[in-house]
Amino acid sequence: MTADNRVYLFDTTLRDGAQTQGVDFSVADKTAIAIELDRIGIDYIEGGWPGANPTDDRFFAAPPAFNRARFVAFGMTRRAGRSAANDPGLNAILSTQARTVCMVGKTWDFHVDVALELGRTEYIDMIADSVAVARTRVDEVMFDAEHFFDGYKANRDYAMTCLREALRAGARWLVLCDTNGGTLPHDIERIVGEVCAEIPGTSIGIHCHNDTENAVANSLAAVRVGARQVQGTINGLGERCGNANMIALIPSLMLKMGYDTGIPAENLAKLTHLSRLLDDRLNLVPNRSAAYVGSRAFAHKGGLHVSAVEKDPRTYEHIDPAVVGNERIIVVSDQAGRSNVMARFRQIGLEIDPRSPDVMRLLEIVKEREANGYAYDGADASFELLARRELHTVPDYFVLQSFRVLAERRWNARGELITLSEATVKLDVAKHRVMEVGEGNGPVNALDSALRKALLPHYAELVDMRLIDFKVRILDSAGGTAAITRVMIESADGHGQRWTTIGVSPNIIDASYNALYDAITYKLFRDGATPAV
Ligand SMILES: CC(=O)SCCNC(=O)CCNC(=O)[C@H](O)C(C)(C)COP(=O)(O)OP(=O)(O)OC[C@H]1O[C@@H](n2cnc3c(N)ncnc32)[C@H](O)[C@@H]1OP(=O)(O)O
Ligand SMILES: CC(=O)C(=O)O
Repeated sequence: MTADNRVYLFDTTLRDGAQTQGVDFSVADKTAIAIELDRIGIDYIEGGWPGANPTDDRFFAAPPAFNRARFVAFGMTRRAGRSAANDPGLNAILSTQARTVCMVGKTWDFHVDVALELGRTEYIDMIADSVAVARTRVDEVMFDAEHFFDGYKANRDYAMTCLREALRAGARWLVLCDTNGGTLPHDIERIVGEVCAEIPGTSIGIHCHNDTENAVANSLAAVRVGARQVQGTINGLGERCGNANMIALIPSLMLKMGYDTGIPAENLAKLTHLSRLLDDRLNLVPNRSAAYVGSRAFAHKGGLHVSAVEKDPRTYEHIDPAVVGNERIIVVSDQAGRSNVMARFRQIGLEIDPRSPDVMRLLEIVKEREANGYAYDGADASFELLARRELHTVPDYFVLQSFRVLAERRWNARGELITLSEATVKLDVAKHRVMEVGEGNGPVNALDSALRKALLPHYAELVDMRLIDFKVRILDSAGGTAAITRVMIESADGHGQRWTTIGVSPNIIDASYNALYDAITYKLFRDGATPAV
């Protein structure tokens, strides 16, 4: 029995999350993620499947020390034709430092017939004696009832008998799995409700897959009718379409439904970091639209929205973004009104009278430029420079006289085909005309390198600046190679700052230069560099 308001969180990022196509955790990844999960206050951390692969074996051989989480080993019931005590697979999961074991077993008769090709009664015996042996070797056994919902619909008696036998053999938790992820919330609610009523007092868990985009909704529905353990993964990683996303589940359980998840309220503010940490580890671009933690989750773009948010953020925000460690963003674009511009000014730290004609003028310029291919909602640094230039508060740090960029493909002396890029820039800085040549693996890289060579002797601030992302988009596809090009450049520096700038032109090199120019100017302005023109 568990306290009625307490929902236990079971994270399976390191096991079911590792079953995501394209995801391949190292031992170091597993360790770093497990430590963060423990820090935030997750109850159970499933580390993987001991005996299944060398990474999991190494991770289980030296797991991190947890402050409060219980470490869980995953595995399946014994193989047919072996005793549980002598099954090598079962032994592998029972012989680690993990004192909790989560054991998967089939509860859909169709699977027993087709996937296992075993007699149904024989398989029920396998569940019972696997759980019973595990119970003598570890502190806590959970039974993951694979395909429980499909099994319950197909053969209710068989699915329920599997549960009862696991319980009788000593399972502390019965976790109902929507393994194929095809069940909808109303069916989850009905079936979990019926199970809870039929075996009252049993600790029931829920494990949902996201094949109909309902894994979170299904998990919440199960909790509503009595499930008290929820399994999920960070960012919804997992086999096929993924598992229930812990990052959405946790705040929904705590803030919307009032459950105690064991996570201290102040730790909710670590969720955004946790979500991005996983993406960083996996070299994935964070989902900007992710609920609660995405960079767009509290971005306000429409003029009507911003006007109201400025009066009270609750008008268009379901929670305060800071509660989950996220932040509000006010976007300026062709969907904006005066309120967007004023709000951005405030964020930038620009004092301006809202009735000033400069505000409407800037808005008109933004709308005009967006009609010509600019997109300021993704290029905050270029917007800030545009605004400051209109208000005459940003200096010119250098003046470009000309640039020339060459791209050459040729055979070198060793008979290899190579492509080289070379850029020459001529610019005025510190009352001198400077000319520099840069080489690069592409024309923009060469241009960037020539600009830095010319500017570094005058602006030491640029030493730690680097380009981290470069995106090109053709805006008028009907024009083919003659179309307008939009270039977005993301830059970073050694202080952990990141900023995005934009350039638009019919010529891709020209558009890139414009974005580079803004990137360099923004860095110098932010660092308070003294103009050396
Ligand atoms: C729903 C889930 O997500 S469960 C977790 C799934 N995750 C994984 O499978 C990842 C880790 N798995 C592995 O590394 C491997 O599959 C291993 C090491 C576990 C097993 O590998 P192999 O021995 O080569 O078997 P293989 O994966 O080909 O097939 C699974 C075997 O287990 C049997 N099996 C499947 N589920 C169960 C079960 N719950 N209990 C007992 N046997 C089972 C299958 O019938 C099959 O038996 P067969 O080889 O006699 O046909
Ligand atoms: C156990 C599990 O991962 C599933 O049934 O989906």
